[in-house]
Amino acid sequence: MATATKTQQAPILNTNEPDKEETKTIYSIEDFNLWYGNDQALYEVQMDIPENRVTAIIGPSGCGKSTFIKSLNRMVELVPSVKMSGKIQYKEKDIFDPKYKVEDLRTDVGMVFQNPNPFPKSIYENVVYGPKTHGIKKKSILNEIVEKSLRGAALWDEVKDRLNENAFGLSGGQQQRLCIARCLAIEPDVILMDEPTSALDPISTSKIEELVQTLKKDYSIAIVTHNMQQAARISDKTAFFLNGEVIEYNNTDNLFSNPDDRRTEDYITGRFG
Ligand SMILES: Nc1ncnc2c1ncn2[C@@H]1O[C@H](COP(=O)(O)OP(=O)(O)OP(=O)(O)O)[C@@H](O)[C@H]1O
Repeated sequence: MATATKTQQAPILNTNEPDKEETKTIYSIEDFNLWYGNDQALYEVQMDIPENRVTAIIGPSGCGKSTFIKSLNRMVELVPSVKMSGKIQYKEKDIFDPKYKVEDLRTDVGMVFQNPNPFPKSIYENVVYGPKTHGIKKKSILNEIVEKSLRGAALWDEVKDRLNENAFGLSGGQQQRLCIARCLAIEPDVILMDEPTSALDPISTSKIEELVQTLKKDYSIAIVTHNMQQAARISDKTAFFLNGEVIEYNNTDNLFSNPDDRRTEDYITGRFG
């Protein structure tokens, strides 16, 4: 007699070492609400983001992940109808304080987007774009920045002999690492990543995942991802968003192995989303 077998979900494994050290908080978010016109997209968000760690933001489509991450460097305000209330502190500075210039915030906090978006310029010019905007002109310094940033983004060896070629000649995965290099060139402390691998093949994805693990030694990283295995593989903390609320925020291994909230459990076991 045939025995019925239950379809089993692959277990989500977190291979990160448990966080034993005390970490500093780089972002502190309190009672943060955001509206697009009259539609509220974020509700009473309360979260501390740790320094030199990877924090994943997960949740179903439309739950406010991108809105949240774009609030952290005030990019969300490019939408004219946006209104906000509550507090976001970056290194104990109020990011909405008029004395803290948005340009300075965005120098401290770089961003990498879903689709690789290099400028239609050479690889070299892509990397030096930010530093040049900040007034750095000396060729020897720019050369150093290019090498350091491309090495930091694990791209140097692949492109060092064709720095003057157009960035559009690179593969999608290389273009995304170039965008990371462009971000590193402005020497941020934080890197925000909005689904950085969703347009990439599995090999390019795993390169970016490895890179994220390396980068956290020097940077604090917040990453939006639809891919729960990815969140489990690369993050130290995970926040689960649903309908604009943070339902659960915990160490990644706890959140995936022993969620506190039924809705988190339903989401990570694939019952919805
Ligand atoms: N520019 C905008 N104008 C008006 N409403 C917006 C705008 N951007 C997002 N929204 C709304 O805010 C809510 C949250 O959207 P957001 O893009 O932050 O979600 P998300 O979790 O990142 O979704 P996805 O996973 O599909 O990218 C949604 O209801 C969305 O329709």
